[in-house]
Amino acid sequence: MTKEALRLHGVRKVHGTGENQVVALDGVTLSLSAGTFTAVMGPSGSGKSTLLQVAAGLDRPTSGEVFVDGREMTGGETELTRFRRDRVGFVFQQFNLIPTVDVLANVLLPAKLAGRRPDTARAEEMLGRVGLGDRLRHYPHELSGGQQQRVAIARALVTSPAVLFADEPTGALDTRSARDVLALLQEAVRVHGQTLVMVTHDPVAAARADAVVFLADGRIVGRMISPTVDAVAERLAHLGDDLVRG
Ligand SMILES: Nc1ncnc2c1ncn2[C@@H]1O[C@H](COP(=O)(O)OP(=O)(O)OP(=O)(O)O)[C@@H](O)[C@H]1O
Repeated sequence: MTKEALRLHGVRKVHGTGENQVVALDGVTLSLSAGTFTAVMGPSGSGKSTLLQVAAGLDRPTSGEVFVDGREMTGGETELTRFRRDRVGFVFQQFNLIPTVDVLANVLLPAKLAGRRPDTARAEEMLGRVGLGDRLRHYPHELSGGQQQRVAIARALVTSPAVLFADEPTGALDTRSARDVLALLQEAVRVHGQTLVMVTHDPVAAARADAVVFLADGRIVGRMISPTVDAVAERLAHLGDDLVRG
């Protein structure tokens, strides 16, 4: 039996209060097996980023349950922070590296924040894996966007998270860097058994996943196994039709 890495059950997320309320997630139920690569797609404002933030414990659901690696994500802020540090990795579109410390220190940071002894050998190994073994002492501004994103991937993977979340990780990159970053993410899944959930607008990126989950108006409106670029683009183009048909 395959292990379940992520489960969302009836997750609702309402942003704002009163007249400004926006229902970003409207009852999302989802189960992902360990070692799989899932792409999340949908129109702008459909709730993709909110889904990732809530699943990763960066934000709390208004109602519903989130389980990572079989454990429910509950408790106060301290507990949630610990949960995130132990079980979840996150890669952002804008890399989010610390500009004032070097590459190696950036990758050592999660352990430091968690109060653990920094494992320099492991950090160096991860930076080697993303092809930056010779850039340990460089600062983020000395690297290209693609290289910075590779540091961010090394930082996210250094703690061996149960699930790696990536929110448009190639969105700020040129085509070639985007391809390199995608290849790395894919390798993390195929070679190292990582579970990956990635938001993307790009059918080419989504086609590298094992499955695509389509969101519209905060709901899952479709799922495609073994996606191809053409099939994903076609499905995206018709998402609006589904909504009209109900
Ligand atoms: N912090 C917030 N406060 C209020 N509303 C929010 C907040 N974050 C998101 N929303 C709203 O929730 C809905 C879903 O937003 P979300 O960012 O999850 O969509 P998305 O699919 O990731 O969009 P995009 O592709 O444009 O990034 C949108 O209507 C958005 O305006």
